Amino acid sequence: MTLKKVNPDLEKERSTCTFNIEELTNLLDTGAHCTAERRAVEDKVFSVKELKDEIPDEFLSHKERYENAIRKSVFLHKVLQETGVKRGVYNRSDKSDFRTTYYSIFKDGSPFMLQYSMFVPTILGQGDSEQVELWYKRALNMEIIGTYAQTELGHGTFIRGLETEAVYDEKTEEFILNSPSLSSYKWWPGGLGHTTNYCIVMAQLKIKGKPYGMQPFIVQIRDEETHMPLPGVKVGEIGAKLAFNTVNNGFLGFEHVRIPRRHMLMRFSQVSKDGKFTSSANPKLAYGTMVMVRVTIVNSAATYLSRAVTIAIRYSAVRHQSKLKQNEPEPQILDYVTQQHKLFIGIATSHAYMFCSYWLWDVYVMYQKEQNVGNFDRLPELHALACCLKVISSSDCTGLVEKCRMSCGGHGFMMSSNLPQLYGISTATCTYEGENTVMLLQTARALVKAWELGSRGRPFSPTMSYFAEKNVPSKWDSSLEGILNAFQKVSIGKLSSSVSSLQEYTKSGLSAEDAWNKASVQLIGAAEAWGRAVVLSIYKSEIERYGQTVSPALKSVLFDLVELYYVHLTLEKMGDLLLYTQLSEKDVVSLRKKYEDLLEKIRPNAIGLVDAFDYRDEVLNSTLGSYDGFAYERLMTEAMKSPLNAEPVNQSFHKYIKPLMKGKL
Ligand SMILES: CCCCC/C=C\C/C=C\C/C=C\C/C=C\CCCC(=O)SCCNC(=O)CCNC(=O)[C@H](O)C(C)(C)COP(=O)(O)OP(=O)(O)OC[C@H]1O[C@@H](n2cnc3c(N)ncnc32)[C@H](O)[C@@H]1OP(=O)(O)O
Ligand SMILES: Cc1cc2nc3c(=O)[nH]c(=O)nc-3n(C[C@H](O)[C@H](O)[C@H](O)COP(=O)(O)OP(=O)(O)OC[C@H]3O[C@@H](n4cnc5c(N)ncnc54)[C@H](O)[C@@H]3O)c2cc1C
Repeated sequence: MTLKKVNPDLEKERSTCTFNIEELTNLLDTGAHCTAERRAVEDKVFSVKELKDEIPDEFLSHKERYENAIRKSVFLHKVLQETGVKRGVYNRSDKSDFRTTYYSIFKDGSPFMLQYSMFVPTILGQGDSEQVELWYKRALNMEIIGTYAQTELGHGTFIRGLETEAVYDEKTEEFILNSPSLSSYKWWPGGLGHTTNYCIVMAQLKIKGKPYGMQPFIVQIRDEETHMPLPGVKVGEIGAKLAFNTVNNGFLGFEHVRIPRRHMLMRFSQVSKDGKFTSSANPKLAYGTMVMVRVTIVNSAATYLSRAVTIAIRYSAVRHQSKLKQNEPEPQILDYVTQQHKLFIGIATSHAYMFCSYWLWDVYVMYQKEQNVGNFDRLPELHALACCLKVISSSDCTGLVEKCRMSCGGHGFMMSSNLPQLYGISTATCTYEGENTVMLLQTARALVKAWELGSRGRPFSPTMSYFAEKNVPSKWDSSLEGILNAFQKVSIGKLSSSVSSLQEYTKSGLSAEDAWNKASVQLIGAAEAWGRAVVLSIYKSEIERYGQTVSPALKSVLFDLVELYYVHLTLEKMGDLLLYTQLSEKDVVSLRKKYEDLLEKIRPNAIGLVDAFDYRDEVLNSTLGSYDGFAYERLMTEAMKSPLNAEPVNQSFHKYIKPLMKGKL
C-alpha cells in the first residue's frame, strides 16, 4: 500500500504547534551535531535491506527468531562499524546506537547486546592496561563474543552469596573454575545460550582455602572454530521469557575448568604468580560495571517511554470515538481530558528522566576521572544515586508505557502496535541490574548513614545537603521552588521517621538487622522520596540552564512540562505532602485547577512534542504511531501478514471442525 498524504488530523495538529520542533530535537539529542550524527547513522542502517524483516518476528518460531536476530546482529555490527560507531564505549546520549536503531532492528533485543553493554565495558573498567590492550581489541573486532555472567540460579541479588569458585593453583599458575551445585549455575546472562564464546565470570576467588570475595575472570567457553562447548563447560539457553526472547539468555556450569592466572581482570585487585592477593583500594570497585549500567538505565527508561508516548499520542490524535457534544462529530480521543491526563505526563516524565540521565552521566564521568587518580570520595553518593534513579526511572517509565498501551484501547494490545514489546523490555529494567526494592534498600542504607553522620556534624554530600535544613513548618507555596522545598520536607520527614523507628526497634531489643527489616517498608519510602527530590531539583535546574539558550517559544513549552510534572507529582503524593507540609484542601483545589489548565495549554503542542523525539517510522515500528497517522491502513496491512491469512480455509477445519459439526468425531 502506498500512502502519500498525511492524515488530516495530524496535519491539523502540526499546524497548532507553537515552537520549533527541530530546536527541541537538538536539545533532546544534546546538540545539533548529535542529531545530525544520529540521522546519518539511521540513514545508513535503514538503507540495509538485510536488516528489514520480511515476516514479522512474532510469526516465527523461537529458533527462527534467534537465527534471524543473529543474522541481523551481524549485519548491524558491520554497518555500524562502517559508520565509526564504537560499540561498548558510551557517551552522554548515545542515540545512534542503543537508543534508536538498536531497538528498531530488534524489537525484543539482540544476542550481541551484552557484548556491547557489559562485556566490553567490564574489560575496559576492570582490566589492567595490558589486559585491555589484548581483550578490548579482540572484542571490538568481534573476534571474541562475550557476556557478563554474574547471576546464578540460586543468587542474583545477594552477590556475596554467589557459589561459583575460582581456586588458584600456584603450581600451574591457573585458576580452576567450578560450579559446586545446581544453584551455582550461572543463569540469565544475555547471549550466553548459543552466541558467546567467551564471558566475564564473576566468581569467588579462593587462594589456599581462603576466600577473597567476588572477582571478574575472562573465561573461554566455546571453541573459536567449531563453537563447541569446551571440556568441562555446560552451557545452554534458559527458555522463553516475558520479553528479551531474542537475547539468548543462557545458563553455564563449570567442572574444574582451568584458565591462566592473567585471565583474572586485575586493574583493582591482583593475584601474583605465587598466590599473593593484593586487595583493591575499595573492594566495591569490582561492582563497577553495575554502577555504570544502572546509570545508563535512566536514559534507556526515558527512551522507551518517549517511544511509547509518541505512538499513543499520534494514535490518540487520529482515533475518533464517542461524543463530547451531541450534534458534533466524534472527537479525537486526545480531546478527552482523561486521555491527556494519561499521556501528557508521559512526555514530561520522559523529559525529566532524559535530562536527569545526562546530568547523572556527567556525575559518573567526573567520578571516573577522580577514580583514575585514586580518589573514591564521590563513590557512595554516586552508588546511591545510580541505585535510586535506576529504580524510580524504570518503575515510573514502565508504569507509563503500560498506561500508553492501555490508552490505545484494543489496538494497543496488538503486537503490531509495538506497545506490548516496549512494555516487555521496559519492565525488565525494574529487575535486571539490581532488583528495584533491593536497590531502594541500598539507597536507604546510604541515606541513614549520611543522616547519622550528619547528626554528628559531618557535612552532607550535594544531593543530600538539604538534610541540614531545619524542618520548620512554613506556609504552602505552589511555585516550582515551593513544591521542590515541600518534596524535600517529605524526604526529610520520611527519613527522620525511619531512623526513629530503627532506633526504637533496637532500643526495644531487636538486633540491628531485625530492626532494619521491620522498618524496611518505611526505608524504601524514604529512599524513593529522596529520589523524587533529586529528580525534581535536577529537572528544574537543567531546564533553567537550557532555558537561557533556547528560543522563548521553546522555553515556554519546556516550562509547561516542568510545571505539569511538578503539579502532577504533588497531586499524586498528596498524602505525603499533607503529612509533612502545610498543604491544605484549598491549595489542592487550586493545584487541580492549575493541572487542568496545564493540560489545556499543552494540548496544541502535543503532537509537536512527540514529533520532537524524532523517531522515524522504522524506529517506532508501530502500526499506530506512524508519522503519517494512517493507523487503520497499517493495521490491516500487518494483519494480512498473518500466516493464517495465506489461505481462505485452514486444514484444521476439515480435520476437526467439520467432523464436529457433522457429529462424526
Ligand atoms: C548515557 C548513555 C550510555 C549508553 C549505554 C548503552 C547501553 C547500556 C544500557 C543498558 C543496558 C542494556 C542492556 C543490558 C540488559 C540486560 C543486562 C542485565 C545485566 C545484569 O542484570 S548483570 C547482574 C546485575 N546484578 C545485580 O545488580 C546484583 C544486585 N546486587 C548487588 O549489587 C549487591 O549484592 C548489593 C549492593 C545488593 C549488596 O552487596 P554487598 O552485600 O556486597 O554490600 P552491602 O549491602 O553489605 O554494602 C557494603 C557497602 O558497599 C557499598 N556498595 C554496594 N554496592 C556498591 C557499588 N556497586 N558501588 C559502590 N559501593 C557499593 C554499600 O553502599 C555499602 O557501603 P557502606 O558500608 O559504606 O554502607
Ligand atoms: C531480562 C533479564 C536480563 C538479565 N541479564 C543478566 C545478565 O546479562 N547477566 C547477569 O549476570 N544477570 C542478568 N540478569 C539477572 C538479574 O540481574 C537478576 O535477576 C536481578 O539482579 C534480581 O536478582 P534475582 O533474580 O536473584 O531476584 P531475587 O533477589 O530472588 O528477588 C526476588 C524477590 O526477593 C526480594 N529480595 C531479595 N533480596 C532482598 C533483600 N535483601 N531485602 C528485601 N527484599 C529482597 C526482591 O525484592 C524480590 O521481590 C537478567 C535478568 C533479567 C530479567
